[in-house]
Amino acid sequence: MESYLPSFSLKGKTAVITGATKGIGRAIAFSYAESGANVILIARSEKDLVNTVETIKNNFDVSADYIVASVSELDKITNQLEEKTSDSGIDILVNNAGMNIRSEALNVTEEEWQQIIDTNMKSALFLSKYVAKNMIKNKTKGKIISISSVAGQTALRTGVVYAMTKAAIIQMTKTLSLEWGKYGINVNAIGPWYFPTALTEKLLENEQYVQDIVERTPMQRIGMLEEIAGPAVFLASDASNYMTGQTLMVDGGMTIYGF
Ligand SMILES: NC(=O)C1=CN([C@@H]2O[C@H](COP(=O)(O)OP(=O)(O)OC[C@H]3O[C@@H](n4cnc5c(N)ncnc54)[C@H](O)[C@@H]3O)[C@@H](O)[C@H]2O)C=CC1
Ligand SMILES: C[C@H](O)[C@@H]1OC(=O)[C@H](O)[C@@H]1O
Repeated sequence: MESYLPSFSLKGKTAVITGATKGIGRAIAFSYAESGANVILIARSEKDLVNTVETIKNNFDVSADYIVASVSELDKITNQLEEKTSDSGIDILVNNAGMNIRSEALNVTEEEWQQIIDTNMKSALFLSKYVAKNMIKNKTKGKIISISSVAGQTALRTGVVYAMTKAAIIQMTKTLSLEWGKYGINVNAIGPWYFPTALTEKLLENEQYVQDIVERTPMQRIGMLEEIAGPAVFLASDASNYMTGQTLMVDGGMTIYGF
C-alpha cells in the first residue's frame, strides 16, 4: 500500500549541537537522542557537559560525546570535530548557543556589540561553513538549523544588537540555503518567542512582563520546551527534505499579531 508518511527518525545520524547543556539546546539534544541521533554537544562547562552526556547515554540507545569550548573558539571546535566525526561524518548541526545584553541603543557599548555578535552570529556562520564542507566531502545530504528569534523579525524591548544578530541568522539561512541546496543540504532556522530558560529567567519572574507577553500572544502563554523540540526534530529529519531557507516562527502566533 503506498505511503506518504516521511521518516521523522534521526536514527544513526550524527548531530552537533551548540549551547547544548541548558534550555533550548538541552531540549533539542535530548529530543534528538530520543529520535535516535548520536550527539556531540558543545558548551563551555565540562561539568554540565559530562552531566548532560551521561544522562543521554543512560536513557537513550545512542552515543553522546562533547567538546568543551566557547563557540568563538572555532579552531578548537573544528579540530575536535575532525577527530570525533572522522568515521561518522556530520548529518545535523544546530547553531543554538546565544546570549544577550539588554542595553538600550543609546547605551550600547562596543564590547557588548562584539560579545553578542561573536556568539550569536559569527559562530553560526563559521561552524555552518565547516559542517557544510564536511557534508559536501562525504556527500551527506545534511541539515543545518540555527536558532533565531522573533526579535529577528519584529521589534522587541530586549536590545538592538541581539535583534540584529537574530535578523542576520534569518538572512544567513536564506543565503546558505541558496548556495548549498545543490548539495542536498537543507538550511533552516527556528524563531522562538518566550520559553522558560536561564536566558529569560529574570524577565519571566516579572509578572507584568509576562502579562505583556501574554497580551501580545494569540495563544496567550509562553512556550514549553517540548514545543520547540518538535520543530527542531522535524527540521533535522527527512520529513523536511524539501524545505530550505525558511525560519519557522515558534511563537504562539506573536509575529502575526497586528491588532
Ligand atoms: N528562551 C527564549 O525565550 C528564547 C531563546 N532564543 C534563542 O535560543 C537559543 C538558546 O537560548 P536559551 O536556551 O534560551 O538560553 P540559555 O542561556 O538557557 O542557554 C544558552 C546556552 O548557550 C550557551 N552559550 C552561551 N554563549 C556561549 C558561547 N560563547 N559558547 C558556548 N556556549 C554558549 C550557554 O552556556 C547555555 O548553555 C539562543 O540562541 C537564544 O537567543 C530565541 C528566542 C527566545
Ligand atoms: C524572544 C527574545 O529572543 C527574548 O528576548 C531576550 O532578551 C531574550 O534574550 C529572549 O531571547
